Amino acid sequence: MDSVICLVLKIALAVVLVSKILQVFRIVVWRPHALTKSFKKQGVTGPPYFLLKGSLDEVKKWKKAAREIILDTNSNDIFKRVIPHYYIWSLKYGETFLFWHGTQPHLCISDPELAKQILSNKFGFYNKPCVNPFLQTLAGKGLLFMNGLDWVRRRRIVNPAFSLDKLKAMVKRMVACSLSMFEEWKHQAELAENNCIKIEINEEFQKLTADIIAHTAFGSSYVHGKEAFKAQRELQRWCAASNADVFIPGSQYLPTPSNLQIWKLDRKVKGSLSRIIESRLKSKITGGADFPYGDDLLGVMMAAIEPTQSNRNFKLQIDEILEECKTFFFAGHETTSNLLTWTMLLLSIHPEWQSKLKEEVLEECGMGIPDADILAKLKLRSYQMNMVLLEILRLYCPAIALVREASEDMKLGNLMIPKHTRLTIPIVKIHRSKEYWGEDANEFNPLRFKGGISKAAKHPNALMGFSVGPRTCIGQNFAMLEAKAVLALILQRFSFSLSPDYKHAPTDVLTLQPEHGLPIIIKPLNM
Ligand code: HEM
Repeated sequence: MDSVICLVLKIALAVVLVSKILQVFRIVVWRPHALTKSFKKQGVTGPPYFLLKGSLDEVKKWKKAAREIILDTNSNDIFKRVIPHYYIWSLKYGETFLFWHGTQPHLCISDPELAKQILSNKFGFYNKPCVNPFLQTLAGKGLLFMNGLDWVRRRRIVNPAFSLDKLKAMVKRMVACSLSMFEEWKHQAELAENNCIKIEINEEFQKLTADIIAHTAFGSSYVHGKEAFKAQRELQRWCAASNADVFIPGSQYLPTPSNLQIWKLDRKVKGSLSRIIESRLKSKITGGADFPYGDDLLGVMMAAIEPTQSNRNFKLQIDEILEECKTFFFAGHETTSNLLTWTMLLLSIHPEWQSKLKEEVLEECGMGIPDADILAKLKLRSYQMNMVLLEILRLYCPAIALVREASEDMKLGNLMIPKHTRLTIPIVKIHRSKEYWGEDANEFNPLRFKGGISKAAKHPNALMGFSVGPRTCIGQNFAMLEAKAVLALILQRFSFSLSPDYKHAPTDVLTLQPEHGLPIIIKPLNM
């Protein structure tokens, strides 16, 4: 009897083993071969697939070479430097090409109409792909990476935090954080020899936007929020490095020096966030308030711990809230900081636009503190500040590319897309396509937006800085209000110009950043 059981077990084990080997063979050898053939028949080619590594060696080689290039300060033609592999492959294989991130097939789609069809699909046919665990540790298992009903539920819970009245209240916090930083700049300039100071503005904006998100997300508990975010920023360095390589499943559990650091920092982030949530739970306001845990971002999410009759299905667990906090910091602080950084660069290179915006701000609010209503006004299409920010979002978009995965075999335009193929939409490329933006696509020309976003290019959705469709950025109004508040306060108080030692080197570090920082000379206006 025993020997029969033993035989059955051996056979079962052999079956499992063989099926695993076949699965690996299918992913590593057969699928790349079959997909390459299927796309070739449809007229789509691309760089060759190399076992396990796919096209990653080429990507690394070209990225390394591109990093040596310092661009002319006046050039906005950054595509070749930021994602050189897309540039080289599109020259060689055409607009649509197939490449391999390890064993993962990616189809590059640069046509805004096809991109819109992918991003606007409401039936879950193009999902957010699974990200590697390092990126998930960093960005949290929140809204950004979810799909299906989980995403619907989460988005409904979080939406009220970005309603107009909540945003209005947040503007006060944004202004307070900014003023304390600008007072410090002014103080330093007063002490300096010719009342000018050189500031590494990218670092300053990163501090400022982290401060703002800590205040707006956590209200009075912002000190602990800042602690959590500081650890999360450190985590980003480690996770970005791990994300650039081929991911070997299971490697995240090995006690390598880098994993040990990641685990330690993640514990720190979670510890600080848990302490904030616990203290909020204790300080709950009883008596039927809509947001018994406060009306900041955290409070709105915590209200969903105890759903009311009408929102029974939208209950959140504490650990889900914690992950969502990580997501908001990741998605919301560096993106806005980069938008502000690149704005300072272009307003320094184009002093005529700096003067126009200064005039506009002084006309609308004088030296007074800009409030939400004034800032909302600056959003109107004819307002120059709005046009400038949209033009920066086009030329120096913090988000470099968007990725989706076909959950079924799909027809897209003339192409048949096999299930599990990833579709990569290179925003950097689409935003400077002469076909859609005209011959001056690489020039800084805010006036192209004077008729509104949909009329600025030949395709109404050619501007994809906040994405399009149902998964468009939930924080876009927050980000634009923040950028306008910070910019208005700077223009009221300072004039600025580019430091001669600036090296123009935009680079892809999950978001678009100046590789060597952005040194800016700041001078208070009344000096
Ligand atoms: C200039 C600043 C910003 C830019 C350029 C930006 C860009 C984007 C883009 C392109 C997406 C779509 C990503 C994708 O589909 O793969 C996105 C999604 C998202 N953004 Fe932003 N973002 C900015 C600011 C913010 C802020 C301030 C917050 C929060 C406070 C935020 C929170 C999010 C979240 C949670 C998502 C996921 C939404 C969903 O999938 O439902 N973002 N953002």
